[in-house]
Amino acid sequence: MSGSSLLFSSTIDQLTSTLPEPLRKPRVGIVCGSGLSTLADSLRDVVKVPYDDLEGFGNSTVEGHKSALAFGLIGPGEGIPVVAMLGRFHTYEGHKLSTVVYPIRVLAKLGVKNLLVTNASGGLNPKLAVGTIVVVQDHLALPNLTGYLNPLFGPLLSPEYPRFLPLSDAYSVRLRRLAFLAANELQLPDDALAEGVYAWVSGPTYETPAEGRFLRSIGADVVGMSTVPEAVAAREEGMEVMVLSLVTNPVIIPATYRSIKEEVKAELAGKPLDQAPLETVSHDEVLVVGKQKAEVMKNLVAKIIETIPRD
Ligand SMILES: O=P(O)(O)O[C@@H]1C[C@H](O)[C@@H](CO)O1
Ligand code: HPA
Repeated sequence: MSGSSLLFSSTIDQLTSTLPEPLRKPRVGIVCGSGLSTLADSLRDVVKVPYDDLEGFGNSTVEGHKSALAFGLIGPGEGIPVVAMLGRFHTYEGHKLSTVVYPIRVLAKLGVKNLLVTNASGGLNPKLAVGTIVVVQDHLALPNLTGYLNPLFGPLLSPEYPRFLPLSDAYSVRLRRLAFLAANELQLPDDALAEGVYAWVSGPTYETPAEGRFLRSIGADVVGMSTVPEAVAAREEGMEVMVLSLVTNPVIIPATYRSIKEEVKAELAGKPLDQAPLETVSHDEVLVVGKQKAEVMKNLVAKIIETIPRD
């Protein structure tokens, strides 16, 4: 057995020996994005396992991310067994990509077939108001394309995996349909849910105006610092993936730059120009919007899970 297979089986053994019977085989996995750990509040009979107790897991160091797996049941009757990652790992924290996607591979080995990933993102498309939930239809992964940060670099973890994973169907049409049907059932307003392309950047810096303009010009609607590695690993593991991206702030892309040259000239001519400073984004702002939308996100995720057909 290879080192990684040994690690996986040790983590799986740890989990299966801790969990009561109905929770051992979760059917759906949820990844909670920044400020969205309350998504797991709709779970009952919850068993939480701190990442600290699990071999191979890192710890999330980002505010708004906890560090535990929450196993529980969702929905009426006997309920659907699910597992939520309360906190994820980002490469900008210093985690290796293999660590970032390790929990996803563990979820797959526990039997998870459907993965619902959530994140906080910056809006690039001006039509997307803060608070909109974007059902991701595709991604742009600059770190993958440029060669440094593809989670599938290296020897195949299993001979059954394809060496060249196609990603034209990365985001499940079936699950995306369920998201819009669930929104309809919950009577969410039409503009609560939109569709779009997520650009993955490594972070931790937020985008400069030029970077925001570039990402918009190449077709991205929202930008964030997570999700894509998880989605790619989940696809390699054969899971169906859906991503709900909560727009927490606009990415500021001014039509023109403030000209300091013109300002100085005007000042010297005795006619100072009144220029508003550029707005900036902060993680606090991201967390505030996550909190404001936590209830809607939670209800939406629960409704989607309840409507996923049993295989
Ligand atoms: O984990 P997610 O993608 O939800 O978190 C976003 C991206 C950065 O980690 C952070 C920036 O505010 O929020
Ligand atoms: N840029 C990148 N990632 C983000 C942003 C952003 O503006 N907001 C939340 N996550």
